[in-house]
Amino acid sequence: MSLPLHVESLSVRAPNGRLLLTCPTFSAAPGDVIGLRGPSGAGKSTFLYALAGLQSTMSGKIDWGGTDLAHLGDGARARFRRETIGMIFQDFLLFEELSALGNATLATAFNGADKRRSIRKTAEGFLERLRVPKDRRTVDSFSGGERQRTAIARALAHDPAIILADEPTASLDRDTANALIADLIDLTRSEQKTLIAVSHDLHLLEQMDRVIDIADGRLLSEAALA
Ligand SMILES: Nc1ncnc2c1ncn2[C@@H]1O[C@H](COP(=O)(O)OP(=O)(O)OP(=O)(O)O)[C@@H](O)[C@H]1O
Repeated sequence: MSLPLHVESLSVRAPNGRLLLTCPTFSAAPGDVIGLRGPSGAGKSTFLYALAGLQSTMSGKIDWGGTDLAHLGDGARARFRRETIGMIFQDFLLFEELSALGNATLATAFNGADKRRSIRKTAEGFLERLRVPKDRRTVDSFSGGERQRTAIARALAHDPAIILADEPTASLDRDTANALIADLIDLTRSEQKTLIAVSHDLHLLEQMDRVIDIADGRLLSEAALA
């Protein structure tokens, strides 16, 4: 599945009414790898959460291949997210009492037998490639980087068309980070997915098709990497 993105007249507000982000227009085509960067507090995570349909107070249009997330009810948004979005966010939200494989295959709970098999196979592939410990330990004893890699395998296991990532390389050593960047880009290009990643990692940003700066709650024009 390939889903072009078109955002129009987007405003995101905090529950107290404060305007957090505006975006007059933004588009991404399937196969695009896009970086977002900007100073702390600029609105990068706010934008990613909006693209995932995780902002409750927003107006405008967030159209992924004909589905406008800004105008869907909570249940339909959750279903869309479950089926089509892989989120690699800073708060990994792992289940402490499960193993790496248990966490990475959580999506099997929502799917039938065929899809369950492919989720398990994909999860095992990513856990292996990302060198996550293979023992049956529960993740509460994992290091920060091991937890992050487990969360990445989980985000990708259900083969999402859209990958949204917030500092995906933040707790990884350089080699693991580079391998992850290469995997994400290959996967996105070869399967016509869309990757949008917030990052300060120059190695990651250099390999994106486009890098967008966000400042003071606004998307600025495409940046040239300094
Ligand atoms: N629910 C909320 N209520 C009030 N303010 C909020 C809320 N969520 C975010 N903000 C504010 O919106 C601004 C943008 O936050 P956001 O998390 O998007 O920044 P960011 O660019 O991702 O920053 P960082 O790089 O530090 O993660 C910040 O000033 C933040 O305090």
